[in-house]
Amino acid sequence: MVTVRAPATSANLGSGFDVFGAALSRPADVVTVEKAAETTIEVTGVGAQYIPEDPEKNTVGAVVEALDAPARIHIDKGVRPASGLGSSAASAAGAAVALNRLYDRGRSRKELVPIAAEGEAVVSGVAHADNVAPSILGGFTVTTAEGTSSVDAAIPLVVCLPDVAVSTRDARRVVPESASMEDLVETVGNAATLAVGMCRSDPALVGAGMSDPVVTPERARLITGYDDVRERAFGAGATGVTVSGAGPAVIAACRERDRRDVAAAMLDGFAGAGIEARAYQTRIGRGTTFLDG
Ligand SMILES: Nc1ncnc2c1ncn2[C@@H]1O[C@H](COP(=O)(O)OP(=O)(O)O)[C@@H](O)[C@H]1O
Ligand SMILES: N[C@@H](CCOP(=O)(O)O)C(=O)O
Repeated sequence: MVTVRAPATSANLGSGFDVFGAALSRPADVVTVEKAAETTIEVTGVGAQYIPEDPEKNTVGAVVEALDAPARIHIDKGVRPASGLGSSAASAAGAAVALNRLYDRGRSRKELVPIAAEGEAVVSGVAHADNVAPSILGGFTVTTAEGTSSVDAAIPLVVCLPDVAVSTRDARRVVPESASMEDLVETVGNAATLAVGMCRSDPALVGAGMSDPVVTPERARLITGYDDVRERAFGAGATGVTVSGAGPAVIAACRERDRRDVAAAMLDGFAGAGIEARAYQTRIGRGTTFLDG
């Protein structure tokens, strides 16, 4: 039996649509796998009632197929589904790392990224790897068709998750099909600023690069209260605020000393819109870890 802790992640970070990702120190899924003749999946924890246990429909089923590793699988969800915090990816990432060890498949962590991404295709229609990469590797990740680069970064974060669901599949439908040269230049500048900020563990630079003029404004419209949450977070000291993944979670970068105030301000913003929310005071963290030695 192998048990792992697979972290939530935040993809895009504004300027890095389908490319940037960050592992969060909390929350996380816990995935346990045991060899079996046929694959069975049991799901418990946050939002378990909304998650299919049929291997054809659960993200971990595609991972089992890709690694040819049938197993009895238990997923204890700490990451709520349809959150924008890489919930479906956390389970797939955890399953990939755990099954690789259980069956001694010998794949490197980087080789497991595209395998876990197959699970994302099951739920969102696209095998985007910007969530599974940080959930497997940890840190800040840059994922392209050529592979993933990662760097550890010490950046305090707040993610505020309103009590509404947005499916990634639906939120991908509002992404514009094209962008102007002006928007391209702005996005490249922001993305480069953010990447330098990650390499220097500088919350001011990371925050300055956390916006984009193309995708985020469209996604923000799907999140009631977004503008107020953003404004209040900046008022409390956030250095940058954007939609986490496809939403509805909103993510803020900040300095350690401001994190508690930023979390309270974001909760106030959602409360002002009549929406209950939960704030996680978190930071960029490690990738999937083994819990059983
Ligand atoms: N292991 C899993 N964990 C979470 N969601 C899953 C899993 N397997 C399938 N799903 C489905 O994926 C959808 C949530 O994924 P998605 O919309 O990408 O949200 P998130 O941003 O939280 O990953 C839900 O419809 C859920 O039922
Ligand atoms: N790049 C994807 C990321 C989706 O992240 P999720 O946490 O909402 O699943 C996108 O923006 O569609």
